[in-house]
Amino acid sequence: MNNDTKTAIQSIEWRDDHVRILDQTYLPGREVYSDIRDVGRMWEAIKKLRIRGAPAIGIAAAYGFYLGIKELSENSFQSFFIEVERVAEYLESARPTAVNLHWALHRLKTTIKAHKDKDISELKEIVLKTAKTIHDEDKRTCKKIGENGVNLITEGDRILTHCNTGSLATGQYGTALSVIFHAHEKNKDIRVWVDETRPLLQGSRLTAWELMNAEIPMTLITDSTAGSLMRRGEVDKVIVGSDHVAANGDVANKIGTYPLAVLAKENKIPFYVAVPFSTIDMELQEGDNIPIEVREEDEITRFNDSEVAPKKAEAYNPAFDITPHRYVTAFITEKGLIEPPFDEHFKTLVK
Ligand SMILES: CSC[C@H]1O[C@H](OP(=O)(O)O)[C@H](O)[C@@H]1O
Repeated sequence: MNNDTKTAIQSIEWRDDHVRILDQTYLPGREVYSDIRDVGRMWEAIKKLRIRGAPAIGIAAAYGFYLGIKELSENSFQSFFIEVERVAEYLESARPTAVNLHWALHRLKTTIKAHKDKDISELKEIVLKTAKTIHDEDKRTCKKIGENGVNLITEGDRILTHCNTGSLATGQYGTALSVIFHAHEKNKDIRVWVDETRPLLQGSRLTAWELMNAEIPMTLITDSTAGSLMRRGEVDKVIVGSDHVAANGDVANKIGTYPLAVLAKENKIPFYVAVPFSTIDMELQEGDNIPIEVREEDEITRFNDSEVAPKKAEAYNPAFDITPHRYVTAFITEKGLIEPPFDEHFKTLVK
């Protein structure tokens, strides 16, 4: 797929000495770019979903980690590494579910330890270089996910997707949306049902924006419409992303994914999860052990500064749910399609 403007959206990029993000809280109405020069601003950007989506969060955390250590003045490795751990812990506190944030920080700390004989200024440059590598790797991975998934798509497919898994959520192309971009590129005449994805509307605000930019036919629906479309035979495939996959194939993804998976199975519709292989956490045996982020109640009770519920109404706002692996038809990864039994097949693919 060529790197044309339709998929060349950069949600995040390193600019000389700082990070520039496309602040997704302003989309689709305004394209607002912010320059982030310190780890505190990056923590806030991740927490407030100015930059969001599991892979993009990992990339943002990697750059944020460099911003957090570049001014450290420790002159011994031991005291430097104590501060490094503190910066990593701070960034990890921004959002708990996306495994990419955690493995990116783990990779950077491991890299520092592997070069402990170097002087501190060299270590800092190695961290920046590694952050850029994580970013570039993600672009290649997401392109490959699209290439590996496109043959699942048949002429005229009506594909339902949830939340936003496009270039905005990754280094570029996306995961589930990468499959859709690639299928469109191959003129497969697809149409996309876009779940609005309450409460923060990543579907209506972000996925609709990306698909319309790419001139891919789409129809926006409320989350509660998906089931009846499936029952009426108007959905051919469901493709979603994921923030964390357990070693048995259980999937953590945006809240509302589990009911889609159950409805897909009930209506005999293939349900695919498109992820970088690094999202699969072989250290965590099953989905119920994945930490689920619970966000502020006012994301449900208010929207655009207006009340959509009575004052003081109690609300419960989990950002993710768990889909048991029995509802997943296959995973689409940069290593290829992975079918059940997932635990066994994951083990054969781990490096
Ligand atoms: C390509 S991963 C996208 C993944 O992240 C989203 O969560 P959030 O918008 O809260 O960062 C959602 O779970 C998507 O599937």
